[in-house]
Parts: sequence; structure tokens; C-alpha cells
Amino acid sequence: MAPQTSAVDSDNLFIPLVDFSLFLNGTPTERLTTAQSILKGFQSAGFVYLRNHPIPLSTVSSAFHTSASFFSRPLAEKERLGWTTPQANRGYVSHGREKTTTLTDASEVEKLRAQAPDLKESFEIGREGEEGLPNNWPRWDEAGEAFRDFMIAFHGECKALHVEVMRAIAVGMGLEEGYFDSYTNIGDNTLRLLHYPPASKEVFAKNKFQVRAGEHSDYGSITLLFQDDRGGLQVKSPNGTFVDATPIPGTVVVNAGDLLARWSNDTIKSTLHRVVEPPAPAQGDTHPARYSIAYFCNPNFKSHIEAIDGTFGEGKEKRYPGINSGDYLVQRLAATY
Ligand SMILES: O=C(O)CCC(=O)C(=O)O
Ligand SMILES: [Fe+2]
Repeated sequence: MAPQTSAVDSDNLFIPLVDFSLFLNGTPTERLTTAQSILKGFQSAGFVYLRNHPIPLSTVSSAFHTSASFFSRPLAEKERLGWTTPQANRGYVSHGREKTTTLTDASEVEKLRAQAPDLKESFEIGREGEEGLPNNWPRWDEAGEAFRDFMIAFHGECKALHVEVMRAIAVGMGLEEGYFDSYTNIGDNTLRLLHYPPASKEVFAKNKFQVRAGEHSDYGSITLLFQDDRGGLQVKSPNGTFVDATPIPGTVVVNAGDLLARWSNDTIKSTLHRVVEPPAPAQGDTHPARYSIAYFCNPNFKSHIEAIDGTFGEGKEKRYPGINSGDYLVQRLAATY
């Protein structure tokens, strides 16, 4: 048996910490038991943490550095790369920051930003080569080119991990391991860089509803979430409380999205999560910035999603009609932007 360790074990929320190398390179028995642990994590918590995953830690670390240098650019430069439509779902998203654009003094900008109700900015990167939907790459000479080249490669590495996690789900379900391959091969996935700017303790103390990211579930198949060591991510437990999903260095947090829950006839859970004031003490009056990188995976946009074999029949009815993956995503994005 693969050892059962937990990343989170609180209030009936048990999120397993799984050694993914045992799925990729283990004995047939290790591969099977690892796949079963992963599936069980998605069925009970909707979340798993994977360690020893195939994306080198140095690559993840470079992704964070590259992201931080992107967000450190002047707001006006980033706003030129602005997100446009749910169909494109690419570009820079600033929340509650537009009013600061006329300020030039950095400390004034910082003060205003700390008071603003929405405490994050993001940059969305889609698949290269999707017809008519180019990425909004920055045109900042070498820095812009280096950013683009790095992120295209990182998108590809995350795409490969999506394929493998879906294979683990297939094996865990007792299906042929390539069952999902024809849904994951195109890579219609979105890489989202996230920056939660420094926020004063007071902003949170003043308003108990103040969060860095409001509670939500993700939309697609799975999300790969890389977080820094600040903390603040919380996952809703079966008891209805929010439990800290504490960062564990070297791991990637993987959670199931709504479309996978639907695809699995609700045997897999898509669980609510949010980002709140970090548990770590602020430096003086201010919490430092937090960075995270979310890679939202989807079945190929052209795929038709019908309940997975084995999740219905023998007294279990099919709960949802079939749906096109791309239409589903656009419909969900249109409701939130
Ligand atoms: O920043 C995080 O840790 C979570 C972000 C998230 O849940 C999302 O963007 O969907
Ligand atoms: Fe999320």
C-alpha cells in the first residue's frame, strides 16, 4: 500500500498528500494504489496535494519569479494587455485598481491599493495557436519575449501534468488508463498568474467579510495550484467550515472543478475554496504580497461531456444531459466577469 499521509486533516476534511512519482514510476501495485488514493481525495475532499510531481521545483520557482516581475511593471503597461471577453479569456485583470492609474507616486498607489476592496490582480494565458485568439503577450523587448517563452513552456509542462492526473483518475476508477487522453491532448487550459498585493491588517480587521479571493469553485476538469509560503488558502469542509490548506513546499495542490464533478455524475466533488487574511503575522501593520499560479484545465473545448462510464447505471441515474466543454466554460465565465 502507498502510505496514506494527509496534507490537511481537520473538521472532517481529509486532503491526502500523495507521492505522484509512485503513479508515474512505481510498481504496478504502487501505481494502482496511488491512483486510488488520488481518486479518493477527489471523491471525499475534492482536493489532493501531490509531491514528487514531474514539474521541476526550479521551474516552479522560475515561474514565481517571472510572475513577480510581470506584476511589478507599471499598471498602465499591464492595462494595455487587458482581458477582453470570456471567449478569449486572456490578458490582464485588475480589480478595483483602475482608479489608481492617475497616481504616479508609488507610496500613494500602495496606500490606495491597500484600501481597495478587491485584493488581487491576475494575468491569464491560454493555449497558443487557438484560432483567432492570440495571447496578450507583453511587448517589452527582451523582458516581454523571455516572459512569453517561459510561460509557453510552463503551460506545456502543466498540460502534461493534467494528462497524467486524468490518467490517475481513470486508473482509480478502473477504466483504461488512456480513457481521458482524447479529452486532454489539445490543452485548452488557462494559466493564471495571481498577485495578491500587500494588505494592511486593518483592511481585514475593519471588515470581517474582507478576503483576498472570494469563495468559489473552479469550472473545468482540474486545477493545478502552486502557492507560495504565505498561506491564506482555505477549503470548505463537509462540516461547512473553512479549513486552512496550508502550503507544503514542493507540492502542487490539485482540485476538481465543476465540469469534472458533472462528468463524474457527482462522484467527484468540486469544493468551495477562498483566500483570506494569511495566518502568518503581518510585518508591522501589513501582510506581505502573496503570489499563486493556478492552471485551470478543461476537457478539449470541442469535447462532448457525458457521464463517465461506470458512474451511472445499476440504480444510479445519469444526473445531467451531455454538454459541450467549451460552451460550458464560456457560459460560466460570462456569469462572473
Ligand atoms: O490563489 C489561490 O491560492 C487560489 C486561487 C483560486 O482559487 C482561483 O484563482 O481559482
Ligand atoms: Fe479556485
